Amino acid sequence: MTVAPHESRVLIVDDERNMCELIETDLRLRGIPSEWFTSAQEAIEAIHHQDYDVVLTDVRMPGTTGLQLCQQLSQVRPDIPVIVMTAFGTLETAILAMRSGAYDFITKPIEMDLLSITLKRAMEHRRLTEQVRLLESSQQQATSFGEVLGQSPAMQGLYDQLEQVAHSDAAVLITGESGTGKELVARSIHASGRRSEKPFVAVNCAALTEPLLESELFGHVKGAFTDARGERRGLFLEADGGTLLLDEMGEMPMTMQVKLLRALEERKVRPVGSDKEMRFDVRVLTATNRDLETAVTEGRFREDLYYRINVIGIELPPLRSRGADILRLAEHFRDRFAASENKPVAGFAEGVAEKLLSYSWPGNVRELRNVMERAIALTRYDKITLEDLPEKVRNFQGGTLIFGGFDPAELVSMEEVQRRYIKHVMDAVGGNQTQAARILGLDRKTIYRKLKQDGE
Ligand SMILES: Nc1ncnc2c1ncn2[C@@H]1O[C@H](COP(=O)(O)OP(=O)(O)OP(=O)(O)O)[C@@H](O)[C@H]1O
Repeated sequence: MTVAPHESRVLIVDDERNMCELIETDLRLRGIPSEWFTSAQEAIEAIHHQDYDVVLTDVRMPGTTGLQLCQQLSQVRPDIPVIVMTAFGTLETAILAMRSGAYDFITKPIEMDLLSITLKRAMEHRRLTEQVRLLESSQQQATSFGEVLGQSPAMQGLYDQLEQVAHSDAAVLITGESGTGKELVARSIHASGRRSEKPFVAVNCAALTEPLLESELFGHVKGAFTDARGERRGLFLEADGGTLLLDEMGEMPMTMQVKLLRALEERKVRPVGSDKEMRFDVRVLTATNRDLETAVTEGRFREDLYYRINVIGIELPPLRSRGADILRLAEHFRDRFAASENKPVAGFAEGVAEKLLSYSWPGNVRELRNVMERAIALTRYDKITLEDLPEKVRNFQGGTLIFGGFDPAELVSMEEVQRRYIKHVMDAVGGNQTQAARILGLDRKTIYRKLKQDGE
């Protein structure tokens, strides 16, 4: 019964020695180490000296019963999930067990496959709870910078950096995946610095063609081009005294990059069609989700401009690496949307936090925000429930959305796996059926039929 110190370990409590041995042997074959005791008193004694990941206990035992053990453990070690073994057909006992603080129950005779799934789920639950607790206790520092929220170590480092750059006038290049909060960070830098009373202007460089972007940034005189009926000041002049955010900078055409570099070096713009240059006083922030360094190496982005805009670089971490921030942000958005929708929703039902923590959030904080907005709109209770989460979050399993969870009730048929995988591939290729057909090795008609069959 000796096991390595960090392995997940199960503590079995049953007054029938044979039963203990049977379960221990079966679990060992499945790679799950365990120890057993034939009385609750001995088990409690052992828990004082030893850490266990999950307790599996029988109900009816001489002396302290399984339910009493549940109650005692929920007082002294609420972090250890307890699974109670109840006799088949005794639903009342199962209910009592749950009320006594059990995490789950399983009926006798024990079905070993089901037991191992239940144990793994409890261990995963404990691991996640522990992760959240550790993260929370290690983060007693700043919880926000302006409107940028988060306490994870990744965000703490960022706040120190933001504090410093807010008080300077240096050009800052903000990078990070889409939805990580680049624009919000830019607004917060502006709001915390000496320019906060002056305008903050943002422009999306990917949304405009080159001539339009030029006149948007630098302005134009009347009649400068066909549609130029009046004069326009341009965003550099509109932001005068304040901050200009050039968003999606990686998409800026090369010829525009030359013009921008000149304007930044001379601190002057020449409106389209004019021969007069106008001086501006603007702090320039840029944001991109592209790797500009590679773009420079590949000749798609001017090196001189890159150094000009990247005096200070700030990289925003993806949400999936922010640990317990996921829950804090989820609570923040839940409360905000509950207030704006006037719905008295104030919590998360069992299992929701785990799903939020395990999902990979490819769309980062924006995706989390949208998920919470949708959940508030859908929920019929005073809590957000699992049903209020989108399928991709609910069914997410270690990088795939295809299978159900460990709960047998969530496991799905082969046909459903196929349907989900087709849908997953379709989502991944943005609905492009030709590309999906190539990946799946199916013709487009089959894809269409399979999705349609299931009401998609
Ligand atoms: N740390 C944060 N705290 C609170 N809200 C956040 C945080 N990060 C992002 N958000 C919110 O998430 C949404 C997306 O943020 P934002 O638009 O700034 O992302 P982005 O990185 O600029 O995205 P994109 O690259 O797609 O332009 C916004 O509603 C923003 O308010």
